[in-house]
Amino acid sequence: MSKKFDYDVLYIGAGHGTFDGATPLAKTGVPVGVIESGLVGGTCPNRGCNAKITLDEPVKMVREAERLGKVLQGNISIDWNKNVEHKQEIIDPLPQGLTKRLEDAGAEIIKGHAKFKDNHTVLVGDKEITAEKIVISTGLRPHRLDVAGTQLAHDSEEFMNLSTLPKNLTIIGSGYIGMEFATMANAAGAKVTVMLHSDKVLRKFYQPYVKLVVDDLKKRGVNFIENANVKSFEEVDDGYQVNYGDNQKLTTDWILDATGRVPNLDNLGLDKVGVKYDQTGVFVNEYLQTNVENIYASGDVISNDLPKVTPAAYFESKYLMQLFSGQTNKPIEMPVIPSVVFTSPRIAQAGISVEEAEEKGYTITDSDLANYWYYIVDKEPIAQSKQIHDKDGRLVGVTEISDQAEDAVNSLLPAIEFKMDQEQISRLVGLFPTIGYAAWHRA
Ligand SMILES: Cc1cc2nc3c(=O)[nH]c(=O)nc-3n(C[C@H](O)[C@H](O)[C@H](O)COP(=O)(O)OP(=O)(O)OC[C@H]3O[C@@H](n4cnc5c(N)ncnc54)[C@H](O)[C@@H]3O)c2cc1C
Ligand SMILES: NC(=O)c1ccc[n+]([C@@H]2O[C@H](COP(=O)([O-])OP(=O)(O)OC[C@H]3O[C@@H](n4cnc5c(N)ncnc54)[C@H](O)[C@@H]3O)[C@@H](O)[C@H]2O)c1
Repeated sequence: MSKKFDYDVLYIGAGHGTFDGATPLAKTGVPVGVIESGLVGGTCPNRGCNAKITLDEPVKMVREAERLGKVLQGNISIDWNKNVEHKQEIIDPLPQGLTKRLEDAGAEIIKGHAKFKDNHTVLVGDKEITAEKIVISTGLRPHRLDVAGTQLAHDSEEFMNLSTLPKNLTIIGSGYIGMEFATMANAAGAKVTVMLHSDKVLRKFYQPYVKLVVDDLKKRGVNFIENANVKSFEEVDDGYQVNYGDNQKLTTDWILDATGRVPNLDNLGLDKVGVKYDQTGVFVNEYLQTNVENIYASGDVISNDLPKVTPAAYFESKYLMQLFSGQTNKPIEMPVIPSVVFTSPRIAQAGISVEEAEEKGYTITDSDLANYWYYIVDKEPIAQSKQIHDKDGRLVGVTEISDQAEDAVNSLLPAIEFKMDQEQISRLVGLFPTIGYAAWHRA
């Protein structure tokens, strides 16, 4: 143990950017401290992935029941209140479980808001905590529109805690959260309007597939307003009014501001210690080290082009554990980070995008999966994929739209990450009949 400091490594934030690495690091006997101002586990378990996917599960089931209507008898619908209760039952134990894992490993958790005093000292209230190395892992928080009445809108966490689903819901933004939540609310019976900043939905995904999702939601009654230019929100007799465009108005019961997420760097004292950052996050080098030698960053708070998703935060915190415990002295080598939007159907992608493949002249193989074995079983009407191969026949990218796109892409990841050739791929014999096998069969 270093005698000069309270801890060898002090993490600020207890999300995936911290605990996946801090836990095994503490297990090796290294003195580790973790400061957390909210719930241990951070965004993903408490108000992100786990909470969202629990609410989405019945949506997936309703869609499947709709397709197998001839087989499954009776009307299936979502009881929103029960859905939220079920979600809460699932996520409530998570912070305690994660706290136990960290503490059992030997880490100490300090509750409160952290602020740098100097590059080795962090203040939590009046308490001074010192460490040899400090990791900034403070994640993101919802961006709020800078318009009059912005306080009348809500964020994704508030939506997921609604015990009664609003009859009429307006969502500002058509990124991940806008589209996933529009899908859930529509399936549970709300009248949903999505207001777009421009004319593009899910700009990071393959646009012809995005159009299929949007067209399907339109058929299901979701209203999309392009180039909305939201100007203000106000309270009116029968709810809330969104003022937009050229003196246009829309009355609604509830407004979800889903216009992105911004780094949690307020009141952290970064200027005091000279750590460089901007509105996109903290700047780091290839060792996840900031410009101040003993201060590192991990997870969503880093300024980079990676998708802001849990697996990236997980990988970074694991890397820092290896670096701090001497298991590596090499720069971080990020693997292929896949992404998926949990609409219904989903769009999932990994590796080279279709656009990049077109530019580089790679081979793009198109499959209409709606008529493909296994997708026929549950009658998926919207199911397509594009697999991308380089000139040596190696799989370098995949994009899929289907209700099981996330599992199809997951099963192809090893081929993309390890640049397998056709001979190696041909030796991978999957379980049959499964969605993964169906994906491999085309690889
Ligand atoms: C609605 C929603 C759905 C999502 N769905 C998915 C999904 O399906 N799949 C996926 O991979 N990703 C998803 N994500 C993204 C995922 O949640 C994040 O990528 C992940 O949580 C990042 O982990 P992190 O540790 O970097 O940050 P966080 O989990 O945000 O943790 C940061 C922690 O730092 C704490 N903190 C901040 N400032 C301070 C301070 N000064 N002092 C002390 N503590 C502080 C915060 O309280 C927080 O607990 C979703 C996000 C949202 C919002
Ligand atoms: N499935 C997943 O992995 C998943 C799910 C949810 C969230 N997340 C993470 O959370 C982050 C935040 O999600 P998000 O959906 O809030 O962000 P996003 O960046 O995906 O989308 C923000 C949307 O808001 C729009 N917008 C911005 N300013 C606007 C304005 N003034 N008026 C109208 N629209 C405006 C943008 O055009 C965009 O459509 C994502 O980047 C993602 O990393 C991931």
